[in-house]
Amino acid sequence: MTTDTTTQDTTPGAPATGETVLDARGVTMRFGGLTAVRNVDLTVNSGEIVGLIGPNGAGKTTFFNCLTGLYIPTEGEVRYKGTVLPPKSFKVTAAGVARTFQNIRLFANMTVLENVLVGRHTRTKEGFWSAVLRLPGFHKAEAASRARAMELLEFVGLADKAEHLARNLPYGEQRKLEIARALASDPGLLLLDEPTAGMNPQETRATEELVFAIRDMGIAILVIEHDMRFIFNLCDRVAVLVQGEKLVEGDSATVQGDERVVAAYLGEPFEGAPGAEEAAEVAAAEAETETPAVETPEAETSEAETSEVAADDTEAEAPEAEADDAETADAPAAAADTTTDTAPGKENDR
Ligand SMILES: Nc1ncnc2c1ncn2[C@@H]1O[C@H](COP(=O)(O)OP(=O)(O)OP(=O)(O)O)[C@@H](O)[C@H]1O
Repeated sequence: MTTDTTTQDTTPGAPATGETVLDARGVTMRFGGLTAVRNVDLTVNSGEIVGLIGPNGAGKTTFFNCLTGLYIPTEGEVRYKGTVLPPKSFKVTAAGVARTFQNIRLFANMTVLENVLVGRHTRTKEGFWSAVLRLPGFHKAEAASRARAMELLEFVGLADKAEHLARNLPYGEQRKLEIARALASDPGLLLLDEPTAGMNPQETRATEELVFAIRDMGIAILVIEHDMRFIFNLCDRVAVLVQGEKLVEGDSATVQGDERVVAAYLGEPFEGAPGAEEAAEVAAAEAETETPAVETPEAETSEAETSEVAADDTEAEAPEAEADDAETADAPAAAADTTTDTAPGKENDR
């Protein structure tokens, strides 16, 4: 079912893509009876920005959690630069994979600089006793860490707020700080979970620039985002998850042009939709139990109930239709319209 039309970015200025940095194979994650992610393969190569999109509840964050050791996948394997990642998040970070979270996770009562220094700990060799006894090695390492943290704050545009408490930063700057903290672990792969959520258009545009700059530093990027304009401007490749399965993968034009993607976003049925088989089985089983043979008063009652249920169903569908309208703005087709002016030259030509 998956259409894979993976392409290499040939835009001038983009670093050459090559080595496979992330190689996820057959990743499946079940929670009891719910399969949140089903048999997903995904690679990210050096020099690439790859997008992961899909409707709400499609399994994107669960997949991220499988990549970063927060969840141990029920099935499948995740490799970073050829080595299977350990099932512990701090070990995954130490291996070279850093991430940000959909819901910002900063130390609110620590300063901006201290937050970045925390992100640095996987790269400092000085041990516990060195820190407690304040040995000379500790001071040297601490000075180096602070210098690096300040460099990163400069990079994301927060150097002048180094001594502010994280909780006092506006929302958009907190997201930048999360990125600086993730970069402090010197990753080779950065996973961004909805980096522009809650941002205004200017902040979103600045984040786009920031992500390109991170890519240009030699860090491969995998990004989840609902803002389609952001995704299609930014990504060399986009994978679409629907009900836990990868439906399509390809460049922005391919994904925007795939009718199944639009249908999935709008909640419309389409041939071969993930979960369609199960839904058909459920519908058939329901139909079987719903066939009153004789018209008795009870049967009339159950008919009345049935029509009530049907009415309920119709009502239940109404808000969905409204939601569909609302979501249309985010849907790939709509995004295709908004990105038309930027698509030919792609804004990552730098
Ligand atoms: N820890 C968990 N236990 C049980 N079910 C879970 C758990 N985490 C996620 N799920 C379920 O897995 C499915 C996928 O959720 P997930 O958050 O990964 O989707 P998503 O694509 O990231 O959604 P969104 O775009 O809304 O953030 C959902 O049905 C969700 O309720």
